[in-house]
Amino acid sequence: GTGSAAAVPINADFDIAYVTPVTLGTPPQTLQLDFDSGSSDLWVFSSHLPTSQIRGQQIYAPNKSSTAKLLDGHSWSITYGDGSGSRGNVYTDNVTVGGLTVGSQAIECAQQVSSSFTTEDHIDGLVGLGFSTLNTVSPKSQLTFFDNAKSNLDSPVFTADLKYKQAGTYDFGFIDEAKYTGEITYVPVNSDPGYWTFPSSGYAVGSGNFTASSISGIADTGTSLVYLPTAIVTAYYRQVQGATNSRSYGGYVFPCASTLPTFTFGVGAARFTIPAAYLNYAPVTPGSATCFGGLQSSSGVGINIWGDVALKAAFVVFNGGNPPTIGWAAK
Ligand SMILES: CSC[C@H](NC(=O)[C@H](Cc1ccccc1)NC(=O)N1CCOCC1)C(=O)N[C@@H](CC1CCCCC1)[C@@H](O)C(=O)OC(C)C
Repeated sequence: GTGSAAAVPINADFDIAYVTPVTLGTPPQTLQLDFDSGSSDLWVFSSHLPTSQIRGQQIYAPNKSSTAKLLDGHSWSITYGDGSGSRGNVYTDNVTVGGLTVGSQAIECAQQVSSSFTTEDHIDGLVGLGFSTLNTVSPKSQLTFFDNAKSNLDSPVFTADLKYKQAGTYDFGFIDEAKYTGEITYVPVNSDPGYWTFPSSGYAVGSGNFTASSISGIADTGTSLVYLPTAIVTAYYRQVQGATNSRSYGGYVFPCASTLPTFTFGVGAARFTIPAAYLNYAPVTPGSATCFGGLQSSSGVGINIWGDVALKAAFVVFNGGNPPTIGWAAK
């Protein structure tokens, strides 16, 4: 089987996250979920949440689904890189994404969410697409939607075609040749940390020389920006008039009118260039003349992350075969 679903930016002014419609249970309940290759729990806003923690999100009510089954005695609790988090209990039910159905998928129902989830009314939950070793359900950890679907997929892959300020797609089980140009460059994935960890072969700032350097980082659809080693990031902002590393804004900022260089990264022999517009991420506050960069230092994060700002500059194949690999192509 295969599946194909839209990845829609949740904010009209800047790409902070993308959500995808997912139907749960019988009769179908449709929620808008954030597909996150940086985590491995499928959790949803649910009827088990105090109403004070729900502010416009769609909820999944297992007691309204004839196919829902409580996973007795199981619970989950997750904290993300940005400090947000949620916890709750677990049901299994049918889950469908873009025509692809998984029966008895673990659906982690939130009983508590952190304030940043309550205030983000466009996200009704997450679909973790990381490796199932990261799943937080206890006492028996559960498989991701992708791992459950894999045996029924034409090919054990999913692809991300994220776009700048417009809807893209997540495909499951096939590689759509119409979505990319040239060849796909595949590199090995180290899944031991539970993420899609892969080696990048180096970088260039604007039209400058390419610096060959092996950078280990993760492909993370659930992270808005790109986080790289300080040496690379300072080399980039040295080319930006008026750029400073702002403690108050928590990263590199610059005058919104500044001309930004592009940023090119290598995957094997291939080169991918992030347009300047993607790197001029957003005003620090609505209407401000100070803008926040789409490339930031990973020193505070502890891991290099190729988030949406990089992913939307390419077509990316997450190959869940044995061994796993990741493929990057121009588009
Ligand atoms: C440096 S890692 C931080 C990363 N979070 C982010 O990238 C959040 C995502 C977000 C979207 C919508 C609303 C609110 C927040 N954005 C963020 O921190 N931003 C601040 C800088 O400007 C861009 C927006 C993160 O925690 N990613 C999570 C998934 C994410 C999905 C949205 C809800 C919050 C959790 C996950 O990918 C993860 O933890 O990755 C690990 C490996 C770092």
